[in-house]
Amino acid sequence: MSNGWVLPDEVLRDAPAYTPRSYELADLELLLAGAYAPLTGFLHRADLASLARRGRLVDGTPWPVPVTLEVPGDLAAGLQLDNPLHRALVITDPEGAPVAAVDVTDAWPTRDGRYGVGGTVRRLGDGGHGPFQRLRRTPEEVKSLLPPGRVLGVVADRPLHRPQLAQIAHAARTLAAHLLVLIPIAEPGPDGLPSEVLVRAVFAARDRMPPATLVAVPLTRRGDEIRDALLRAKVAAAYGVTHLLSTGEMLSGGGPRVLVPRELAYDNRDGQWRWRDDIPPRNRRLALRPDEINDLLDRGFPLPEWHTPPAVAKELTRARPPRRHRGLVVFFTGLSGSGKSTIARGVADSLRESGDRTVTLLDGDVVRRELSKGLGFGKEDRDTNIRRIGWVAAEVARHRGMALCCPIAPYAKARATARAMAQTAGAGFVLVYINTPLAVCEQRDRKGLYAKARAGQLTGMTGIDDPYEEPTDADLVIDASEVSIDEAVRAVLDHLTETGWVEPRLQPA
Ligand SMILES: Nc1ncnc2c1ncn2[C@@H]1O[C@H](COP(=O)(O)OS(=O)(=O)O)[C@@H](OP(=O)(O)O)[C@H]1O
Ligand SMILES: Nc1ncnc2c1ncn2[C@@H]1O[C@H](COP(=O)(O)OP(=O)(O)O)[C@@H](O)[C@H]1O
Repeated sequence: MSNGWVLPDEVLRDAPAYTPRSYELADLELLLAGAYAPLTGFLHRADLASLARRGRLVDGTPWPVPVTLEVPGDLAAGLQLDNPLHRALVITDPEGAPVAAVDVTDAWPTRDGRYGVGGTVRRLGDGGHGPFQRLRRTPEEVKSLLPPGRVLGVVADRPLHRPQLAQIAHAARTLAAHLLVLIPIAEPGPDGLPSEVLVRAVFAARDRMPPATLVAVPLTRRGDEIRDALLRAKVAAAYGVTHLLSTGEMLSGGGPRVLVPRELAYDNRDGQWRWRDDIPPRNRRLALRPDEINDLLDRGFPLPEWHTPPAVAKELTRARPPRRHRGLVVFFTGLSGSGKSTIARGVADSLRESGDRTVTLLDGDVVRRELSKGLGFGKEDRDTNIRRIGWVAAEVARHRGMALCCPIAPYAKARATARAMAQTAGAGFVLVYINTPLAVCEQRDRKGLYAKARAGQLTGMTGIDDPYEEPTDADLVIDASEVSIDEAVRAVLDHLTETGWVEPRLQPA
């Protein structure tokens, strides 16, 4: 692929515009920056087939992952692939501002009426926005800043605590290398840490690092550890890394040499971090695992100084305050008439009495009137409804409020999206499945909908002729045919108290 194409402004003005999904935009940014070199655009079918078969592009270049762009079918249908003046696609960011153009030279149907498109990309506009712009340097810029000689790369997808900092210092010293820290910022980290917090936490450890250059890179994970590691190695190499410090798989193949560090432990005799087997067990403290660190933060305990530099601890504590001070989404799901609204109302009343947190009740009927007016009960509309509820709830929780939602939410994927939105907002998410049997809901039939559905006067009724995917990830399950309303409300409050989201004293006697 060559990157030298030029299109007159009129062509771009008339070209269709499209805002891709966030991971596609992240790939686009890496392509435009030259961090995916030698790739200069989204891959064609032939390259994708070759990649699936032998891990190489058609021209033999090893490449670990598909780099693809999907667009709606009608948009693809409007492109004339054999006419350079009628095959440009303008890529816009989520606010609608153009960021790039794709010279689409291949298009093929994928699924759900969508099309894959391949072709060279070119930057448009001023190169984007978002936090930490200054840190989003291109490989060329970074390489011009690096001193000659070896470059030790570290992909910091988690904050750096003392054990990691000791490993880095040891490797940099041994190799006599300059340090380049790549901070992935396209998505929350593996433990859900928002990327801006990650950047701040990594910077907070800077004075504990050897001389270093720090770069923010819109790297995403594809979910395949080895391929992800290979892609990171490729991107790191594009930034000038000669040796990559890995915490994952040992990798071979082109690119930088990968170093797998030894596990260090804290030696309480002299306060040093050294190879764990060199320390007698009684003097040894192992590094905390990410879940242990999160647990300390959730319960409001300080991160111990032997493990975490205070400046890093400060950032993490600020980003992850104790659960009782954090926003929370309590998401009830279950069949119509199962008791979601009744129980949620009881929980909301009790929390309001305590007055410690603001409470927003996103009740089904109110939501369908105010937020989702006009939506029906087909899968797409239900998913849209849940997405809207999840979005509003996440915003409430972002500002440390509590949102209680009680839609049917019959589809697991939509519920997972709501969970992800809350977590991305730095809030908690508790899924409460009210699994009252259908027979009981039907017997209650407060709105007469079940009777209508049985009589064939209403189609698409959840539980009758429309699906309800039972949650496998519920944090709490309540069968409201087995317990009273008060007991159900109490069960939710007890769960919130036990898991630290609500202070014990906040419950009514
Ligand atoms: N076809 C069909 N299926 C299920 N429910 C129906 C349907 N048509 C209308 N209703 C009434 O709408 C309420 C459910 O709306 P939700 O917004 O909770 O549904 S969803 O989450 O978007 O699936 C639900 O109210 P609740 O009983 O409060 O759950 C129903 O009374
Ligand atoms: N243990 C219980 N928990 C919740 N609701 C109950 C219970 N027992 C009886 N009910 C009644 O069942 C109905 C549940 O309706 P609602 O809360 O609107 O359900 P949903 O929001 O799931 O559609 C209400 O009329 C409520 O009074």
